[in-house]
Amino acid sequence: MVDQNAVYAAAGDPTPLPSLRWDEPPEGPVLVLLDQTRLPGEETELVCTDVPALVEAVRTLAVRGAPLLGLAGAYGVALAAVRGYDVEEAAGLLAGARPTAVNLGYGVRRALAAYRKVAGGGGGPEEAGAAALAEARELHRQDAEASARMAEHGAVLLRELLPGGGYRLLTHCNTGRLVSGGEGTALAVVRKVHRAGELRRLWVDETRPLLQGSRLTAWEAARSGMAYTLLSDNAAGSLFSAGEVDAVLVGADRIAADGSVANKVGSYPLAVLARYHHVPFIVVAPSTTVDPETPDGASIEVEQRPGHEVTEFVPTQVPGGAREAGMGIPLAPLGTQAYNPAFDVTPPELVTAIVTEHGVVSPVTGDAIGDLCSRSRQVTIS
Ligand SMILES: CSC[C@H]1O[C@H](OP(=O)(O)O)[C@H](O)[C@@H]1O
Repeated sequence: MVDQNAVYAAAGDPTPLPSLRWDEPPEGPVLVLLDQTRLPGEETELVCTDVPALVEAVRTLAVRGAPLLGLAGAYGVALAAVRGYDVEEAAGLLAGARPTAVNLGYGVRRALAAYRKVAGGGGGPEEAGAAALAEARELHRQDAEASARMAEHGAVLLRELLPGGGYRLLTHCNTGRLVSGGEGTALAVVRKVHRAGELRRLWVDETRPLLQGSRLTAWEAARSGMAYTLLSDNAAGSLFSAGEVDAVLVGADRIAADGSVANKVGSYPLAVLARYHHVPFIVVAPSTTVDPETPDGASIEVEQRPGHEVTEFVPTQVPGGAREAGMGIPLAPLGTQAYNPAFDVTPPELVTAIVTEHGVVSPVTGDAIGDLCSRSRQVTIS
């Protein structure tokens, strides 16, 4: 059996199927998603012809990751507009599909503002739809550019914090090409230092319950030819105590005005471990993830997901993941109640640095966050 990842690594890690792309077949415009619930076993594309299908894909994490959710939101508004659906209704459905990642609502607002500007100015539906699509494409370009800049800023930060290279980096969840129009956020930094020969080991948290680490980050790391090792989330502590972690790099779904960081559940315990063991805890996220309207961590709505994602294991061959209870292999007695927050919140005092496309800020100096917020590209609808 061919090890496809080894083939890609040998070819210099070409970009796999895009996480998301707009297509215009004869039967009408569609949004094509790489179905992330089917990875790593199957590279299957999901074709969305309408917004309800896209909303379902967001809810089941077939498309996921804060920056990519922003693109999905923007392209979703464009899809509704060019296909003649109710754009305002579509925008509401998309923005409400998942509550924590601020990028989703941001992407929707960007495309909706472009649509309304043309429609409100007397432009016809076709022209307004084209404006929404152009804005989605511009956001896509900006996200790819932001990813490249974050990779650069993050690599410089690591060289300042840890002179000499040979980094042993730990990451949580998935923050690579699968969440971005470019190379991602935290994993884009890892790829950058890997290509510079400075990565000694990438420790990959499996990230229960949906296993974004083992299924997605390990898949990306293998294709990139990185030296990586998978670990169960509860094994991270023993790595720190053995002195095997030089820095932690994670993404974010929402950064509040005080520097609190909402990210995949399990990030906060890593921040506590990092602080206790004097290891840098670095958050990498585009400025579209910074939300000046959210004052602090307590104000961030943390998505609570269905308990069956904890009590059952769903093989990746199940399209759309574990849509409902009973689809998986029981991991607990029938009827077991489960607590399943999708995210947790790390307070600013545990965050060493936040890397965005604009540079690096340290949340402990509030003015730096203030500066970051002021530069955050939030869009308000008039
Ligand atoms: C850099 S955005 C990736 C971010 O999104 C993930 O959440 P989910 O897989 O539920 O979309 C996780 O929080 C990652 O850090």
